[in-house]
Amino acid sequence: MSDDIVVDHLTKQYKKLRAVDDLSFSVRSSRVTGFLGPNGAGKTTTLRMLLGLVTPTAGNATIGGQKYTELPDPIRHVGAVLEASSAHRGRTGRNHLRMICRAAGLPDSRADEVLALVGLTPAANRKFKGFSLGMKQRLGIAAAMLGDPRVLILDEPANGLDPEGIHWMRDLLKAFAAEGRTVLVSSHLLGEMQLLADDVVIVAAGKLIRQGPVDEVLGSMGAAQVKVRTPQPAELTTALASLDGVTVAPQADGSLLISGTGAAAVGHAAFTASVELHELASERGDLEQVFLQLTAGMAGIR
Ligand SMILES: Nc1ncnc2c1ncn2[C@@H]1O[C@H](COP(=O)(O)OP(=O)(O)OP(=O)(O)O)[C@@H](O)[C@H]1O
Repeated sequence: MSDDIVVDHLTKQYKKLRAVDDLSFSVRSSRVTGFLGPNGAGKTTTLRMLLGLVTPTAGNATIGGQKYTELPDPIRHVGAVLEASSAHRGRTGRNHLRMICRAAGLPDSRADEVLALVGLTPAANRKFKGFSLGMKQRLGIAAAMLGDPRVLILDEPANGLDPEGIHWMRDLLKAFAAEGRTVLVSSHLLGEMQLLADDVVIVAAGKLIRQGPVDEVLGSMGAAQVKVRTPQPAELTTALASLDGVTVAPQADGSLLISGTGAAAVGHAAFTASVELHELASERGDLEQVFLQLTAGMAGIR
């Protein structure tokens, strides 16, 4: 069975505000998909509709072809963390997870397994009231993992994590996708998303702005660049001048940064012009710049 997420013409109208506006996108399994948008873009509302917590005004959202509310065993199919987890202040992390296990018909031993998975074993017997924000995030992820789900949906999971915690989460989510699972994660940390996500879905003001593999989205905006080192920069610049839409920017370190074409075309132009190359590398563009270009004027509170 497919574990793809499909959002199909989803709309949510709150009185005068259209929080989500005819939004369609899909999320594939075996990949980490970043769900990006400025504040108030409708990300949380979309995730809440996907999880059956908010009723759409129009459209559908399905996971593996079924609505969340129709899944026969949701905790084993989908794990979700919508906000830093809350638990009873006086309850330990382990007991919090064991209570969820019992409600879901899972063995108690699963609580310790997921505590280990999120690195909380040393804090298993500590009370929730003493948890830091980062520990709460880890506990939320642990709870989402209890049913060993095929699909993981996380809203801003990096909030409150320190750099080591962010690194840990990146590895965890990548490993999860590498096992063939589906990972949808919303974030406004664009640098982090560039490192983590295979695909991105960019929304603003409730509407889809762009979706696709990160490299394609960067490439389509001319954000990808080629870095070259050559002892003959003038000759290479002349050779590249004949190519449409290509710009060459000399860098302070003596290299050339070329936009508007790929490494193969630059290598070919150099070869044809008998220009010696000492370095030829594709440089990924900057997701933050592309995001700002794509959502220009659409940010802000509505
Ligand atoms: N229950 C509600 N009633 C009225 N308006 C709402 C409700 N829930 C959300 N909204 C509004 O819908 C819009 C989208 O909110 P949402 O939380 O989905 O955005 P977001 O992309 O998750 O933003 P952020 O990154 O700031 O969390 C906002 O303007 C918000 O104020």
